[in-house]
Amino acid sequence: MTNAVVSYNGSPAVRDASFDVPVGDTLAILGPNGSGKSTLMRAMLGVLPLTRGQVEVHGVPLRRFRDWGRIGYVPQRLSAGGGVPATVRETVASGQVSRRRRYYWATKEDNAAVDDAMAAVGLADRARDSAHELSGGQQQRVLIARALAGLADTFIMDEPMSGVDNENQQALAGIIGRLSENGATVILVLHELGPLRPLLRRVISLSGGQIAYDGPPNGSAGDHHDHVHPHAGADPSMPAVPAIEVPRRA
Ligand SMILES: Nc1ncnc2c1ncn2[C@@H]1O[C@H](COP(=O)(O)OP(=O)(O)OP(=O)(O)O)[C@@H](O)[C@H]1O
Repeated sequence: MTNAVVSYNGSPAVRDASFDVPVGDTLAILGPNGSGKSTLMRAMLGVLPLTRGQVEVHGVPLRRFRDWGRIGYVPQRLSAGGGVPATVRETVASGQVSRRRRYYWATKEDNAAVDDAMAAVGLADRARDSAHELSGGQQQRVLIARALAGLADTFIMDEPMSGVDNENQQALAGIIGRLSENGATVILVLHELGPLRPLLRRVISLSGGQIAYDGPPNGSAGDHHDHVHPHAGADPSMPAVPAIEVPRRA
């Protein structure tokens, strides 16, 4: 992103933001309410137009980027989905739809990839449950699995810890840590670093729509409680060995 300005009704919410995210980086975009985090994230995803500046995704100008299967966007909750009840498995499998050729049934490999993705986030035993009845943290795990099933290598997560209980925070932090260890590019939008702090090599702090800090997490703001240790392996439902395979691309 280079010199990006994003405005609502002529008033800028992101001002002159420039940063690069190298492949394999794990970073947080941090800032208080209204500082422009969501606006920045939506501009990166091409949902909001830029008033000025440029966005490139994996080296391709946004408007020419087509490989959206690489990008796993993980919102805080599953959307209501028009009232169609979907199981965990169906939701995870939906991550493959854009990759599959139309009118073809899922192959054995497709089904195995869905199983692997559910196992990777510790939800294999919930395959037949309704995804909407899961807790917020579990829904995010479903959404991470959906992105994995679609062979995403880049994960953009919106406040993954907000409204998530302690146990699920640990599970989520463990999964995010594994994505990171396995070469994924991970961008987290956060209010505060909290339990994700040990996973981060870099923090971009926003203030009033401007990048106020871009560097290692040491000494940056928003760094309150560090009481969850994602590598402690405290969640017995999580497999002990890293089971997340992130596709590598040239
Ligand atoms: N749809 C909109 N129309 C007009 N102004 C908006 C809109 N969305 C956000 N804004 C304004 O843009 C600024 C940045 O908002 P943004 O939602 O990006 O901040 P944020 O850091 O993500 O905050 P939060 O943590 O509350 O989500 C704020 O002043 C906000 O009021």
